[in-house]
Amino acid sequence: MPVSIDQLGYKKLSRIIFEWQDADRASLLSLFIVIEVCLHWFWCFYIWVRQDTYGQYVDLGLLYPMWLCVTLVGLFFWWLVGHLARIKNNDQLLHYWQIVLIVIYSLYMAGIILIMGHSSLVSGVSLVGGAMLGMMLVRRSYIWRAFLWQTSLIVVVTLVPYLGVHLPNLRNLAITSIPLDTYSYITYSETNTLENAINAARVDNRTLTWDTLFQMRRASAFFWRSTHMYLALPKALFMVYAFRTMLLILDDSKEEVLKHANQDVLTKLNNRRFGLTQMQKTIMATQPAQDYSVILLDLDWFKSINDSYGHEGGDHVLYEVAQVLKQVFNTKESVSRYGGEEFLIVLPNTEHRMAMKMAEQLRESIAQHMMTLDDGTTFQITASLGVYTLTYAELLRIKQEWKPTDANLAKDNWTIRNGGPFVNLRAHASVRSLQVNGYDQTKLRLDKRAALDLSQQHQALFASEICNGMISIADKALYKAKEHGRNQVASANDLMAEGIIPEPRYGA
Ligand SMILES: Nc1nc2c(ncn2[C@@H]2O[C@H](COP(=O)(O)OP(=O)(O)OP(=O)(O)O)[C@@H](O)[C@H]2O)c(=O)[nH]1
Repeated sequence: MPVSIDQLGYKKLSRIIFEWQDADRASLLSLFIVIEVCLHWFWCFYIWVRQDTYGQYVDLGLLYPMWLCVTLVGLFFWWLVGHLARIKNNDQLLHYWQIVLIVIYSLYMAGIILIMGHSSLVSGVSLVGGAMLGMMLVRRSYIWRAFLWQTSLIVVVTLVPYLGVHLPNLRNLAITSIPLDTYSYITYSETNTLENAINAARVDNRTLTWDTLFQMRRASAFFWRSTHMYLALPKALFMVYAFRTMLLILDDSKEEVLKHANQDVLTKLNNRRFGLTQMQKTIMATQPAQDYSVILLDLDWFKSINDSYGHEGGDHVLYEVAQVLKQVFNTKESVSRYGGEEFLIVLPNTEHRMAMKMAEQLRESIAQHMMTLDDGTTFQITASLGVYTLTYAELLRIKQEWKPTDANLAKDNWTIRNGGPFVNLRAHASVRSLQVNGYDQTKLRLDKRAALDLSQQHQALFASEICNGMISIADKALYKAKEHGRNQVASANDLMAEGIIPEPRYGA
């Protein structure tokens, strides 16, 4: 399981780690623990070397057994690194060793926190960092339980001195009892030194200054704080790295989910839902003097393509047509697969003449495109298209005259992003009353929020209605194109002007 430095980018590293077997991941966790234990070992070593200076802050009598324990634990986890990697596919054995790893590490950390003197920094970082690391690398249910047990153990270890139980710690912290005294950072040795200093001052008839006392206290506090800082640093760094990795992975998967939710699997174009949503958004953003066009395209005699070349051949044709559509329009948002062999192209800010030209160009491109199947068979197909353009003036008129119909209110599911069923209910009631009574707010006791939701709902309902209406008109034109022999473009606007297809009615 080698990980080189150039694999430390979050994507590569996380992919590598998650592709590993469970045994290798548990082995990596063991390696992390070895690194942490080594840090504790070197700390003991450093204090031993500099005992002349630090001996006054540390209970050396306790340092040696602790050092021995740290060494044994380090050796155990070092052995475990190799052992876990060797277990490989033996799941039962792996679960057993995972539990051993977690239990020993939890007890070890609780012991270190106890002996180092219940520092909130070490215990906090250790708990959270250990849990985060563990959850990435071994069975999460084990880690969660271990986290709860370790938390309880640390709380017990922290509280028992207040109950009069003296637990060993390197700092020999002063025992206190709540609520009168607070837990003291001044060690016993410091307290003794203080007592001696006070007695000496009494004998010499001198005044003991506060400065002397503070200097003594500061020296000790600084030493212990920096100790905790260095011991907690590797885990703190890991925590930030892991958090960043998780967020980036989350961003990636969100993007992936959205892509799949919006994309048609076969053609890789936008799917119908996304196409309609985009159309609704863009139509509501139409600016004065901008016309809005839609093209509905349906492949001709597609059933016979399926009959001749099989369903797979038909699928291939749909994919190739999608490529032609992409080449002609070159914009991701405007083209979607509307149905089986039907495609929707939305053209905001496009006047009718231009839309007809684009539709004609598309028809030609499809007709000229040579379809090639996997077995080398080649053939050509054609498409029929219906084009409809809604002018801004028309859109404005419809908007002004539009009223939500009861049928539409019932059809709409009234999804309110942040509101619950109660808000929904009020919104419903108010829309109905809006039609009948106008904005009778006192009668309906609408609060501000419901009123806001209501107007958003109105907009969504209007957008949905106008889009469906436009597509339906384009579909009528498409039907006429089919009727007149296929492989042609029909203008819904022209057909309406000639009275061949009826004028649409919105919200009627
Ligand atoms: N291969 C394949 N066929 C599909 C897919 N979706 C729909 N179809 C087929 O498309 C055919 C559509 O046929 P029809 O609606 O009768 O129309 P057509 O044969 O294209 O004839 P016209 O539209 O009148 O020119 C049906 O046979 C469907 O089974 C798909 O995703 N893949």
